[in-house]
Parts: sequence; structure tokens; C-alpha cells
Amino acid sequence: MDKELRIGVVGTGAIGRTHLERINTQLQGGRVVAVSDVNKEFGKSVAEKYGCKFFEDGEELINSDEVDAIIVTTIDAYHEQYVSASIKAGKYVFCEKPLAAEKEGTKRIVDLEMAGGKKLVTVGFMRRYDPGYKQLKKLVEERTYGEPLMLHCAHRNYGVDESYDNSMPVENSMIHEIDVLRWLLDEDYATAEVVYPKKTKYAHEKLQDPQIMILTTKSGVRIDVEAFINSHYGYDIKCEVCCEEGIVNLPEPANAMVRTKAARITPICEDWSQRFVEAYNVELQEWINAVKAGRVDGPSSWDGYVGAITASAASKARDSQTIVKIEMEECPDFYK
Ligand SMILES: NC(=O)C1=CN([C@@H]2O[C@H](COP(=O)(O)OP(=O)(O)OC[C@H]3O[C@@H](n4cnc5c(N)ncnc54)[C@H](O)[C@@H]3O)[C@@H](O)[C@H]2O)C=CC1
Ligand SMILES: O=C1[C@@H](O)[C@H](O)[C@@H](O)[C@H](O)[C@H]1O
Repeated sequence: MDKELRIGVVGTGAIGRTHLERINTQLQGGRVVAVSDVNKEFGKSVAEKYGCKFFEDGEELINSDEVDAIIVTTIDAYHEQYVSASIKAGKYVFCEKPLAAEKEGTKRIVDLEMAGGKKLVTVGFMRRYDPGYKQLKKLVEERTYGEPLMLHCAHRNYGVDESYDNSMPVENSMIHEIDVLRWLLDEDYATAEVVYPKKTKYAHEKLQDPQIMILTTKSGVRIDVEAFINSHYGYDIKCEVCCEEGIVNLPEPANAMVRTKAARITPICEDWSQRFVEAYNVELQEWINAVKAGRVDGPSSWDGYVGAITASAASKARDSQTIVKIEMEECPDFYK
């Protein structure tokens, strides 16, 4: 397809707008021509700002012959509805993580896509496109420092409001680590556990923060991920891979170091939109290129499903304060 890919975005909130803006101002080969949002006034103002058509109904946008492909950036609870509608319309769809709010929803999407006989879905696990994680992947894959044995990771956000509930450190935040570490190590998980350290005074009443998720892979690699969502200092992502002959660390973002007032200061990012700029750019450019070539080559529905199975086991482990085994069927040929 030589002509520009006409994209419709459902959900014009924070990430919906950043995706729209980068596609229409920085990336090539695609253009967001239509948007929809349940918050109509706000959605219309976004449409007006970017010269897009506003659809009152997300499914109407998906079925419109004015759009070739869909981006779903609503809150998690509506991902399944709009991804399923896109599959039924036979359109390629990029869905922000998680693929669905519940693991059963991700399985329904996998089944629907397989029944249609064509891969259409890409999940927004953008860390796979981050230059730092790509460096780690190369070193791990080539076993430059021997076998990976343990990983120590941290996922810190500045702070959250009350809409962020106690399931979200696992289901909405550490779902990124669940995906990217499985991709990094090229293996699935065997067990999950979540423990609660002492709670920060900055977490609201119903949120236990921080939380530490411990995963073991099938070959026995031990992973701990600290989710500290009210870290109260910035947005900070860490990943240390301990191998037999060396320790490899995820590079820090290249922010200039400043000497001032008898101190050396290197700024830390404030949120995901600053930390993963390059990853979002590459992720969406590759999605546009793949769709135009009639392919899906990013994280698939199967990856969304495996992520959800793992997150669901970790949630069970958190609520029962036990170690939970992760049972998963073989990846079907359709997704290999
Ligand atoms: N990959 C990443 O790093 C990030 C991914 N996300 C994911 O993106 C999604 C959106 O997150 P944010 O933009 O931060 O949230 P947000 O709350 O800023 O935006 C969500 C938008 O969806 C709209 N919406 C809600 N229900 C809808 C419905 N039924 N139909 C149409 N629109 C509906 C809301 O009105 C709102 O404008 C979430 O699933 C989140 O997990 C968010 C931030 C970063
Ligand atoms: O996906 C994201 C948000 O939805 C989530 O709530 C944050 O914790 C993550 O850091 C961010 O990347």
C-alpha cells in the first residue's frame, strides 16, 4: 500500500494524544484522520486541534470506510471491546497494554483472531523497542557474560491518584516487566509471588505501595521487580541482569549532568512519555510499516495473553500471599 495509512484512534486521553501527535508530526506513512472518546466534549476538542473527524461512537469509527487501521488507547476496561470490533471489521489494530483487563478477555481475543485466520493485533509493549533493552537483549542472547541467573528490576512512578487501585502495580505497571523480561530471556515463567514491604505514607488508603513481584522462569532464572508507584522523586526504570561472568545494567536516559550549588545533578524523567520517547517512535513507525506491508510483526495477541496469564497468577499470589504456579498451553503455530 503506497498511500498514507488512515488511522482512527479510540481514546483521546494522555497516551492517545501522544500517539496521535507523533504519528501526525514525526512519523511517516500514516495519519490519524479520526478519533473517538466517550468524553465527547474533550474528544471533539482533540479532533479539532489535530484536524481529525470526531466519531461519537468508537465502533462506528472502527467500521467506517474512512479508516484503514485502529489504535485503541481507552482505559484498560474497554480494550477488548474495541480490539474485537476491529478484528470483526478485518482491520489491523494496535492496542495499548494490557490487551484486555482480564486474562479471559485476552483469550477471547486470541480465539477470535485465530478463527478469522489472519493476524491483525499488535500490543503496545513498547519496551521491546527501547534502545537500552535492545542492548541488554543482544548481550543476553549472545551469552556474552554467560548464562543469566538473576534479574533485579524497579518500576518507579512519581505518584498516582485514587483511580489507581491495588491490582494495578501488577496488572497495569509491572505488566511491562512481565512482557519485556520474557522477551529478553526468551522463556516463559513458572511461578509468581508478590510481597508487601512497609507502606509509603504517599500511597492512598486502598493501595499497598510498594509491592515486590518475584517471578521464576521455567529454566530457574529468579526475577524480582519492585513497583514503587508513589516514589515521590520521578519516573525511574531499572533492570540489572546478573550473569555468570558479569552484571549488565539497563542504561539510564542520556540527561545532561549539571554542576550547580556545590552539587552534581543529573535530571530523572518525570513520566513514561519522557522516558520512552524513542521506544514509542520506533514501535509506531514499525507498526505503520508492517500494516502497510500487510503484516503484524510486533508483540502479538499471544504475547498479550501470556502477559495476562502471568499477571493473573501474580495477582492471585498477591491476594493469597502464596507462591502461585503458572500454567500455560503451548503457543499455537498461528503465532509462531
Ligand atoms: N505503553 C505505555 O507506556 C502506556 C500505556 N498506557 C495505557 O494506555 C491506556 C490509556 O491510558 P491513559 O492515556 O494514561 O489514560 P487516560 O485516562 O488519560 O485516557 C483514557 C481515555 O479513554 C477514554 N475512554 C474511557 N472509556 C472509553 C470508552 N468506553 N470508549 C471510548 N473512550 C473511552 C477516556 O475518556 C479517556 O480520554 C491504558 O490502557 C494504559 O494502560 C498508558 C500510559 C503509558
Ligand atoms: O504503561 C504505563 C502506565 O499505564 C502505568 O500506569 C505506569 O506505571 C507505567 O510506567 C507506564 O508505562
